[in-house]
Amino acid sequence: MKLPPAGTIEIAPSVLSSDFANLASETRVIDEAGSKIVHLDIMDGHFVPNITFGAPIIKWLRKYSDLCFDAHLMISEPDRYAEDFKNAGCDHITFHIETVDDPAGLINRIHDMGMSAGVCIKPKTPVSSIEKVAKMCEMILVMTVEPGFGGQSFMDDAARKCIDIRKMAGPDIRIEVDGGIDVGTACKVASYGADTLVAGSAVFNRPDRAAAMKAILDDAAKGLD
Ligand SMILES: O=C(CO)[C@@H](O)[C@H](O)COP(=O)(O)O
Ligand SMILES: [Co+2]
Repeated sequence: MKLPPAGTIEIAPSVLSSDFANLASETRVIDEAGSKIVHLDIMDGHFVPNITFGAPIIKWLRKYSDLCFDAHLMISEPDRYAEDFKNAGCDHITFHIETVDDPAGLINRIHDMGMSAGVCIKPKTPVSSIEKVAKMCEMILVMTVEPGFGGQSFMDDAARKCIDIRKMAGPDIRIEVDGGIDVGTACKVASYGADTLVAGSAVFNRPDRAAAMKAILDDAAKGLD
């Protein structure tokens, strides 16, 4: 499934905190609970100090799920691997602005392969770093923790960058936030202009994933009041 167009608040559960031995059923649970997106955290042990999974696992998962596959590439050479993630069935690829010399070129390649594209900034990376390419993207990802691990504490200063990004990008581009999103922080990020909420531990570390997802979305709605 393609990335939903901007204009709605969506939750994008990250399977990083799920049972990797049962990825298909973990993904089915969030699908049945109403999610349109599953967030896939790809880590290479080089750009970030952790290793997760790559294209072969995603290719298998694709056989079991029609959700929008939102690949968050935390890898040093996204250009080298983008086609592998396309062939594995990803719908959307986000790469880190810190990892590329020619972000516009990579966004064009991702589009040419038929996917939507996103750039991501780490907490200490300024908004100005994505100024030239923001409007080329379908979604901009703002890290609200240092990338590499689930379960970290939300950084409000990093989240507030969404305010400037929303002004820069306009209403038609999704702004995704990632790290420490739960009840209490979802309302904040929604008030800053984010509309796509990645949640890993807040969903998968709870026994009732559907209830956890609903609570986060209800909290986000409060941020729009
Ligand atoms: O990209 C990352 C971590 O680098 C994430 O997508 C995490 O999975 C978010 O985990 P929580 O903070 O929601 O537990
Ligand atoms: Co992520």
